Amino acid sequence: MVQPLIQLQDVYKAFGDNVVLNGVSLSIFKGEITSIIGKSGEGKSVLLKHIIGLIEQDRGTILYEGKSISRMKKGERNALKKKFSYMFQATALFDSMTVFENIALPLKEKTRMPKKEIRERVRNKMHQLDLDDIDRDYPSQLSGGMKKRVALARALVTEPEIILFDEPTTGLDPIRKNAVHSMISDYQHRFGFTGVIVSHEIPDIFYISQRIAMLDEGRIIFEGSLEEMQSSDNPLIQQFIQGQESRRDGLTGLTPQPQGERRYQEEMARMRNDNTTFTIVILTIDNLDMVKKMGGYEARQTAFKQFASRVQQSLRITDICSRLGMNKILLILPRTRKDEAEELCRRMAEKFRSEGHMEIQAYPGFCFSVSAGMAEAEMDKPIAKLIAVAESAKNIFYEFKVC
Ligand SMILES: Nc1ncnc2c1ncn2[C@@H]1O[C@H](COP(=O)(O)OP(=O)(O)OP(=O)(O)O)[C@@H](O)[C@H]1O
Repeated sequence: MVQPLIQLQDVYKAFGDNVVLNGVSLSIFKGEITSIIGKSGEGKSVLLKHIIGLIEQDRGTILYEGKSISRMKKGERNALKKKFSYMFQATALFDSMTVFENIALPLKEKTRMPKKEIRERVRNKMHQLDLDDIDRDYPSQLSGGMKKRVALARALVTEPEIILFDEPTTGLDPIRKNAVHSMISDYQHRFGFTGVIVSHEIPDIFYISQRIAMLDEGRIIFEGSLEEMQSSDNPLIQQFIQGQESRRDGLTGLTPQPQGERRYQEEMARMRNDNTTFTIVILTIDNLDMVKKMGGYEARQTAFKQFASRVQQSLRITDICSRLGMNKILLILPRTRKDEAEELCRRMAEKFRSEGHMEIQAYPGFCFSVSAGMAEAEMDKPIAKLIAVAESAKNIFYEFKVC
């Protein structure tokens, strides 16, 4: 069994009569993003503040690599603190400092890095987060999305091992929200930090999390992967999932991934009972990273949204169109054989081509390309396995040169 990087054991915290954490036990694993979800006011921020040591528990233990943090010597605790970074709910940028100074602050406070190196590090982070040319601006001059990105740059600038995010996308529109999620996810893949995110952005947050923990009435009532959450028989979890059924994916307006997977189970049941077949199609935008390189993170989200909306408009009313991860769409086509699905995709691609370009004309010569993989259902084959079959048979579906 892998040892958790951080482990909360029976943590209890009350403010006067208000018991907020009532025996929280939670494991956070190295290199993963864990999302903490739960109703408003349940104590998610308080829990996060315990992890970083901003609030001390009344009872219980918090372990780092198996060692109790409260038993650590001062020097050891200080060294540990340097491994953490925290992105606050309300960005907490200093209005009297420029963007550059805000981002440079943790380096000045936590390290002895020479000025020249600080300058290079800050410029580099700003570039990676689409923040070039605003180093001399003040936070009050920035849009909400930019402020979040500056806060993200500040959280990342020390290249911390563990980053805690408290509602990193509150108040943003879906495109900017997804741009921030996508930045967090990209960074996590590149640098492998351990992330803990408190968020209301369900289901969007699921796309970037490896683990989900649900806080309810002062305790963690579930922790595990998204798949485990969906198959949990805990009535509170089921209630929560059903409560999310009617929600659309924030970015694309499509059925969110968890519901898409539920619909797959329903089609499988129909196959068993009525002896019908169905086919799944995975549409992957192959060059979203290129869109990002040319137009930034928000352009990438816009391109995905536009493509998803085109796909949805071209489908039959019974077809299921759901978002799958950061750059994929899953179609479930009931009562459809694989050859019929191929024909449907061919017609869809033709229609897109005849309709003209995606609205990303700002980048001449850009080629927008999507590939499609499909697989016909087999009795009782789990969705992950059928997706793998579909992906292994991927072909160019649609290529469009923006001139
Ligand atoms: N420093 C504090 N002193 C007293 N009470 C506090 C303190 N911090 C938080 N609380 C209380 O703890 C409870 C949980 O607050 P918290 O902000 O952690 O909830 P949350 O789940 O993050 O909510 P939201 O999702 O709305 O941000 C609230 O009742 C809040 O008033």
